[in-house]
Amino acid sequence: MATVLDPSGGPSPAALDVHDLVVDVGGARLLDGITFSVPPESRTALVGASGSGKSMTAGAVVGRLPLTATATGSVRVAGTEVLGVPAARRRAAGRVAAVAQDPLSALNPLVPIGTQLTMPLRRRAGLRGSAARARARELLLSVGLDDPDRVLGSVAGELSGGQRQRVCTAIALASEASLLVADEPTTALDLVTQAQVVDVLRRHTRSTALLFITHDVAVAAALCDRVVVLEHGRVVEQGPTTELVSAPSSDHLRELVCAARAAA
Ligand SMILES: Nc1ncnc2c1ncn2[C@@H]1O[C@H](COP(=O)(O)OP(=O)(O)OP(=O)(O)O)[C@@H](O)[C@H]1O
Repeated sequence: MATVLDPSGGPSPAALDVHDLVVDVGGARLLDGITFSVPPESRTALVGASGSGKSMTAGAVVGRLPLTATATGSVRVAGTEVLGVPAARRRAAGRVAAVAQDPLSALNPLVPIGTQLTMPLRRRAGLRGSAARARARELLLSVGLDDPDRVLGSVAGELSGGQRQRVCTAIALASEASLLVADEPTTALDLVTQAQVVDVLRRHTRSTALLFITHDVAVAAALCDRVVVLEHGRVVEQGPTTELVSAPSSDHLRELVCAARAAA
């Protein structure tokens, strides 16, 4: 991958640099020395069995660890240390956009989508009134929602699961963060809608780096340049997707690759 230069001419910091991250909750060690990075303008898949620590890692990155958690190590977003800083208190440089697994709980059920989508446009890009609405329409069209005016006037319960997932993606993109974290965003969707959401993520990420959490190694291989594999709260292997998928060394990745081959 080409080295990305920052305006001063030096190499840009990684979009995400997690170093020796340890998270304990109630005396149990849930993450134990997690170290990996997401290079600028790239996409990394985080895979692992259920309970291996993927969402906990994502929580540390986006600033949503459980209140009872203690965390040590380092999480740097575009060079800014953010470990322990809750999402709402982060400055622009350390902000991370997130697309959750369950869009219904991520969206306010009582507030029209238009209001939820124009809020980050107002806060981050300073857009108001007709300019914010025009950008909101543009974002909804870009994530494949071709009836943006209806969607803007709807509440979450009036949309399908796939439509809600795309709305969440549009809201995440509106925040113009340098890193997008998507935690199993396609799990609850049918195969056609899954493919559409993955396509939306592919088209909208690059300048925005992506950390993509998934159980689906075929999706990881289609979307991501690198893979990080977790087992019991530790990184057991990581590297370029093509290398890892063709010669997995961890049991979990080997099983996922076999399952994907059998389904192909
Ligand atoms: N709020 C919490 N308090 C205490 N333990 C938790 C909490 N959230 C998760 N855990 C534990 O942390 C471990 C890692 O959970 P995590 O949700 O990160 O797994 P995961 O890899 O994302 O799994 P899945 O694929 O099923 O979503 C699990 O043992 C889980 O029981």
